[in-house]
Amino acid sequence: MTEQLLLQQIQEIQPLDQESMNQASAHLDQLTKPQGSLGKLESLAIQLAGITGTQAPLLERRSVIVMAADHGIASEGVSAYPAEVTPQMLLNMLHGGAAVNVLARQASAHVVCVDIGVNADIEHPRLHSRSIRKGTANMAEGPAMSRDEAVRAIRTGMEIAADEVRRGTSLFVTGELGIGNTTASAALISALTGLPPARVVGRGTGLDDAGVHRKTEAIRRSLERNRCDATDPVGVLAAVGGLEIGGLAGVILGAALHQCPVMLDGFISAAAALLAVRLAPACAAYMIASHQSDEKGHAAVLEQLGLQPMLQLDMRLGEGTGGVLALHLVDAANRIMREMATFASAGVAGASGEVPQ
Ligand SMILES: O=C(O)c1ccc[n+]([C@@H]2O[C@H](COP(=O)([O-])O)[C@@H](O)[C@H]2O)c1
Ligand SMILES: Cc1cc2nc[nH]c2cc1C
Repeated sequence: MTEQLLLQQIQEIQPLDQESMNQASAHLDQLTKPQGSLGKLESLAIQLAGITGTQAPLLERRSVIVMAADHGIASEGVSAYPAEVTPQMLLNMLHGGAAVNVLARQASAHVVCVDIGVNADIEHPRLHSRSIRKGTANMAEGPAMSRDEAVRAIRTGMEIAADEVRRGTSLFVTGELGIGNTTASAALISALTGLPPARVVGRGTGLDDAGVHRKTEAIRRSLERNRCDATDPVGVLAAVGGLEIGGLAGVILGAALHQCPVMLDGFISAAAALLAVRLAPACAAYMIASHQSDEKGHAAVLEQLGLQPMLQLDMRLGEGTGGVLALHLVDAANRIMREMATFASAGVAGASGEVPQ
């Protein structure tokens, strides 16, 4: 698929079903509670109805797509951990031992691991081997990847989403793994929004102050070296992005094309979401922000996306952990829609003092 075809395809993302949203809203107002008192659970229930065209959709198969890739910029000392951790953690995840596996089991979610650009040869029967290249190049010295590779990363994510929909997935969670990817995410966000690097640079896996300074300088050099055009999101991804960021943007676009909600995890997922929105603004309506990561800059990106996080747990792990945790809130919203009594059925007086018939 060429870049032009891809861009055409994603313009077909549909707006939400307003009629279903009105119905969900009216139903919520009949339930035995003061109007609006369930707060964000109510807006979530309304959004889910608008996305799926169904009141309280079942959303039985939920998949967290973990895109894993390496980053050339890691050689600049921008992470608290060595690059070898990416393949090692990917194997851990394939064996079910990572935090996301534990939280996914608790939330009955399915973990899909994708090698979209890890700098190692990993074989495992459950691994989706879709490597585009073995990690990006060092973006401080030139573009992270070619334009063609950037398009292929996005397309790979869209294909994985389509495959998962065929397997019955009706809700997606974004997850990722990649030493150095908070640097690439910060650079991409800075290039797309014009926010200065210092506003979006954080400690990642746990850098000290000197490390944060090194990281900020590496981003400044990368942006200077690549001279990105904010109106060309694919160009920005190629220049200062990451393969997993492109892949996740593809998952988000694919989910929206198939009218599935997509639960965003932390900072890297937000960078991917920003990229997806710049490519096809209609996909924003399908996004749910699970949590606000402790990574500095996440709040600023969520604001740019117009999203309010459901949770704030001081988490900064990635993998899809925050996204999977917030699935319990999706289940809660759906149970409210299905199981709560109405003022009429329970014989409870409304604000007017009357019990509705
Ligand atoms: O999701 C987040 O908000 C988040 C914040 C900080 C770190 N991470 C994870 O940590 C890795 C990137 O951190 P770093 O310091 O190597 O750039 C990568 O594997 C991410 O999944 C994730
Ligand atoms: C151990 C470890 C686990 C991770 N999971 C996601 N990013 C990670 C980074 C590190 C270092």
